[in-house]
Amino acid sequence: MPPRCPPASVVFLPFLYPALFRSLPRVPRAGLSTSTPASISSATEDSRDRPESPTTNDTIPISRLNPSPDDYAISSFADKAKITILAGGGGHGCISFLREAFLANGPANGGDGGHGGNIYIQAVQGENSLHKLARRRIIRAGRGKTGQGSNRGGARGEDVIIQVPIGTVVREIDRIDPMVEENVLYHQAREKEREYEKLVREAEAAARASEETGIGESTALRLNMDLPEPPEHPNAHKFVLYPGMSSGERRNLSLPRLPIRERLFAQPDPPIHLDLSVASPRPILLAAGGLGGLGNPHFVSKDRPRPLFATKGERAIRMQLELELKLLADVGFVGLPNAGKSTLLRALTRSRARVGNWAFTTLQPNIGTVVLDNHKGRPIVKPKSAVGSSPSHSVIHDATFGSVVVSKQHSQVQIGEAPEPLKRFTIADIPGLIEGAHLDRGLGIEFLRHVERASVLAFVIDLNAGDAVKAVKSLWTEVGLYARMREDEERERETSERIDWQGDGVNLARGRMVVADLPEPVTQPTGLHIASKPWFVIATKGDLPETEENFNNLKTYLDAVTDGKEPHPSNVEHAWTEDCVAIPVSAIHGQGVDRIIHWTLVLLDD
Ligand SMILES: Nc1nc2c(ncn2[C@@H]2O[C@H](COP(=O)(O)OP(=O)(O)OP(=O)(O)O)[C@@H](O)[C@H]2O)c(=O)[nH]1
Ligand SMILES: [Mg+2]
Repeated sequence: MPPRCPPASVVFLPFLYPALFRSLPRVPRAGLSTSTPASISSATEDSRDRPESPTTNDTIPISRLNPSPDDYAISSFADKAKITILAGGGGHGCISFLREAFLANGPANGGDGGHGGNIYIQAVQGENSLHKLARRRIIRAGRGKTGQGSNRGGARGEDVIIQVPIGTVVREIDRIDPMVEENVLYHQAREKEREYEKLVREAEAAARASEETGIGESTALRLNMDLPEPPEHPNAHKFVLYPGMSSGERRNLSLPRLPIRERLFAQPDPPIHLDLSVASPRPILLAAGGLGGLGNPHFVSKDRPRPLFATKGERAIRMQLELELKLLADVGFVGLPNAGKSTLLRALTRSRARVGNWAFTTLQPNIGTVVLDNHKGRPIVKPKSAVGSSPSHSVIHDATFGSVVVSKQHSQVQIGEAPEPLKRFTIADIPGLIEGAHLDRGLGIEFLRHVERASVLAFVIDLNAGDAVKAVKSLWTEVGLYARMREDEERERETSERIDWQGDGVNLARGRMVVADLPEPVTQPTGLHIASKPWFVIATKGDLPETEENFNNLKTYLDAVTDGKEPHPSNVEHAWTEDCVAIPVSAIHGQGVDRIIHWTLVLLDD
């Protein structure tokens, strides 16, 4: 582990140089409340008991880091979508015969129907939201075209690729597969046909017996007349009949067995559950289109030289899917409302997140990308192999902090290849959390899943809003409770997936419940899947006076957590406490942000 976050080389913080800041005027901004709602964590309640302090930024000129509340970019965002997908049905086969001069009854030449289009899904870079899909709701692939005369096959239906952001989880909720339904209907029709065949056999036997005993033809005829109407051919609904067929031809029509056909694309088994946490190199099949019908030449035989039928295209599958986006940021900001998360995101990235001096300014997650380059004093990450050392590590060259060894981390490096330099990492800024967020109070719970997948958690604490230690503890408590709740949910889902219905696909009442042979889910939720992540605290608004003591207390507490004298603030056992640091910053002045980048890179390496 590299050394703890080194001290800043820039002079800016009031508790480092109090005299510089003592003279700041304490003028609250008129018309804007600086207090937080009553429900906000007890940590913020403390601030109301304190003497009024200059929490507003009237003295600071409007800038990119202190923008007016109207200066922000709106981006449509949805992290959940329910969609119905319909694969394309197959086109029907064609009934046609060659017609030429001097050839009145030419051979059959109906083309096959085209196959229906498939529906695929692909996780791609550059997509950040599911709002387009949420609005679209129904997605259809193209239907195969019907075959034509002169053996011309129908065109294939168009495929559809649903592009989703990386981090999307896809779950199948419902599926209607016409092939399964048809299978059931076929077996029912076949049953009826067998019963009828039995009746016919009995009638014939009776007729033969009566002929032998000399009862006479009339009794046999009567027996025949007692027979019910013959049932329809079990596959009759799968055929298209020649419209010009006479009723006699229709009555004498004997339909053949359908040939067994290989599917080009195998329909994935239910239930589909995909976790698209990396960009998909190629689209993944969700719903396969129906097979196209066969033209009448397929049914030509010695007994049937001119088949007056072709087959219909297969009806296609219909599925209901639930998409859930868990943004895959490297760092997740967690903080109380109005702590300064969005300002910090603006300071670290080119984000234009909305900033305002009231709680819940941010209503949807913002993602910012920190670009590491040499031009703006940001550290650059070079593969260590380039400086003659282990190829699995890289080095940050940073004027302020010297060189720190950092591994190649997120860059997807093949074994044997030189590691790629880390060029950027992403940060998710989510709406503020309030006490009871895990019980769905406030807005936070909805969005905690976006930080659930972050590699590093950064707790943004407003040094001017009361006891920072209390704030860290209350935030971690919410996150810990949320983590346990999620583990519980996951366990329930796993249990329900273990149970399946096994039947013969014919008689639905004759199935039985089976429990799949999957590993038993973990018995007790621990919350460790979040609590084991590396984390640190960003103590912001350090430019405001009288924040020094608060920061010092926070630092002492975090040192105690690191040394094991204090438990992890979430009280989760075996949680990450290797090196809990607090970095003082003033986001509004853009001061201290390089230290955040530096420390993030160190933690990303863990
Ligand atoms: N003095 C000072 N004010 C700051 C600093 N950072 C943010 N602020 C102010 O604090 C207020 C809240 O900032 P935001 O960035 O909107 O806070 P937030 O945490 O994103 O708030 P929510 O989105 O509501 O959760 C704004 O008025 C900022 O100008 C800082 O470093 N120093
Ligand atoms: Mg915000």
